[in-house]
Amino acid sequence: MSVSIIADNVTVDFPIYSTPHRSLKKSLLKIATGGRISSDAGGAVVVRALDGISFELKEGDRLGLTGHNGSGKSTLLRVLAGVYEPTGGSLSVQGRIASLLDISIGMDHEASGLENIFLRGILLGLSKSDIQKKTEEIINFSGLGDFIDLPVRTYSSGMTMRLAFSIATSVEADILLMDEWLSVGDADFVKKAEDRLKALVNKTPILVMASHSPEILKEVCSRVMRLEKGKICLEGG
Ligand SMILES: Nc1ncnc2c1ncn2[C@@H]1O[C@H](COP(=O)(O)OP(=O)(O)OP(=O)(O)O)[C@@H](O)[C@H]1O
Repeated sequence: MSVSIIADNVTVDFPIYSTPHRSLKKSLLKIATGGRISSDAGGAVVVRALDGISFELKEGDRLGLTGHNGSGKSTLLRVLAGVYEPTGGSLSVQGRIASLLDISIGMDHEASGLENIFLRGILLGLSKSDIQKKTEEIINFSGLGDFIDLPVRTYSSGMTMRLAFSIATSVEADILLMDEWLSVGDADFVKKAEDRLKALVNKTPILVMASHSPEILKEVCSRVMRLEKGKICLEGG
């Protein structure tokens, strides 16, 4: 089966409970960023984070998402990752997804680095034998040495990110989702992480990446979509 994403009129509404709509309304006029705030039939406040998004991606496509804070980039990535269901429209995703969104979520800080490789591996959909095959390479890449047997709570934040990055980028997939180009660790690690990420991106058939950097979008993406208040406001190659 070929790898593809077809989004047809995808809409995502977040109902916000226990918010006084009346008092909100007055301040809304001043809002320059974020999704559109309205109310549903019952009068509850609703944020429309995505509003009728349609596009198609096939093998070889590298889509960059850009737009102001709150324009809907992360929501779109999360919909593609299956974290959110569209509340309107339809989405068809063919292919295995690797999500580099929130790479350290799910890390157990009481467990050792090694145990976390297994835990995260399982969460990323790998089998036990797949994880075993990758473990040594992940440990070597992370550069954590003997720390790999200590609990993650004893790591510095940079060490934790090294481990999370090494695990997340060890997964091969058909579709790669990224919220900003990942850059982690100290100067030495940043360089080798950059090379690893580029290699992963190059071998993955479809990339969808959000970024605020025009330089990165130009370098990495073949197509850029600008979002504004949850809608596509500009598209270009
Ligand atoms: N869980 C949520 N509950 C309610 N509203 C949400 C939720 N997540 C996002 N939103 C709203 O959806 C809109 C789009 O948010 P989103 O995080 O997708 O923007 P973004 O383009 O990724 O922004 P940024 O550049 O700041 O990361 C915003 O108005 C935000 O307030």
